[in-house]
Amino acid sequence: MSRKKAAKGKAAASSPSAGSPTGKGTGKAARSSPGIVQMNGVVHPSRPSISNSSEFYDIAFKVMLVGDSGVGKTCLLVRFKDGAFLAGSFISTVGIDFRNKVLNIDGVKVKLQIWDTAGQERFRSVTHAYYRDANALLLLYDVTNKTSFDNIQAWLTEIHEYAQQDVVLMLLGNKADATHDRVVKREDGERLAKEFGVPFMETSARSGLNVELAFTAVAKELKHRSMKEPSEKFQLQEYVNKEMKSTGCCRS
Ligand SMILES: Nc1nc2c(ncn2[C@@H]2O[C@H](COP(=O)(O)OP(=O)(O)OP(=O)(O)O)[C@@H](O)[C@H]2O)c(=O)[nH]1
Ligand SMILES: [Mg+2]
Repeated sequence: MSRKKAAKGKAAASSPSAGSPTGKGTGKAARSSPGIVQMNGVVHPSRPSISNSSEFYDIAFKVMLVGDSGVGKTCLLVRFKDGAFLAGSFISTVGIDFRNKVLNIDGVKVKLQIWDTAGQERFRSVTHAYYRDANALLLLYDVTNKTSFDNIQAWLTEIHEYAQQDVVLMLLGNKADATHDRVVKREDGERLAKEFGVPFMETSARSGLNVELAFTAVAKELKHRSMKEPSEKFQLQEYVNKEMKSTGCCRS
């Protein structure tokens, strides 16, 4: 397997086709993508990556964070990428942005290009155009905000309309640390996820609970699919349950 170098920051941004509505976004995501993700997760061999980064990767995928404004998408990404929590006043994302991270999944370097979308309604048309290139979607609600939970069904409808049919999807109930403000029980999240047949877990960008696990689980699923390893059928929810139990850390 040839090993590619991970493009870094905004220069690596892959956008929907030129002239798409997303070109009107922040302008951060409108460039083409040398050596980056193909829809099946295979890196295009004929286009060398341009990078200052020393991180190499074997396969790359696009992951998109979606959900209502304020559920913690940006904080989740910052926690995963930098291991820090963005405390202080809430700065709502404008348009769409991305960060890259390379994970070692069973000896394979898997690069995730993670798109952080704006949850605000007025940016919806901007984000719609990005769905079709996404290999995985992390759909978040906020356990302290019932409306964000009630809106999950509408988000799923949107996802079915705009995303690839085989997109890897996971539901995350974020802010699990906020015990006193919690209004959505873990069981409610589990029930909804079961109803729609999507894997589920609770996370906390503040404490770091399950953040690494959420992205690793998605990366594992994508890697298994792209490497066509039917003999070792990977079950995302089973993996998540097992990992949560083995660390004993993650039930609130
Ligand atoms: N207690 C707690 N607060 C969180 C957590 N994650 C995010 N927050 C807070 O929730 C607010 C919104 O977080 P963001 O990550 O900016 O929300 P967002 O989903 O990116 O919002 P948009 O960009 O508008 O779509 C901020 O004030 C964060 O500090 C968490 O896990 N626990
Ligand atoms: Mg944001």
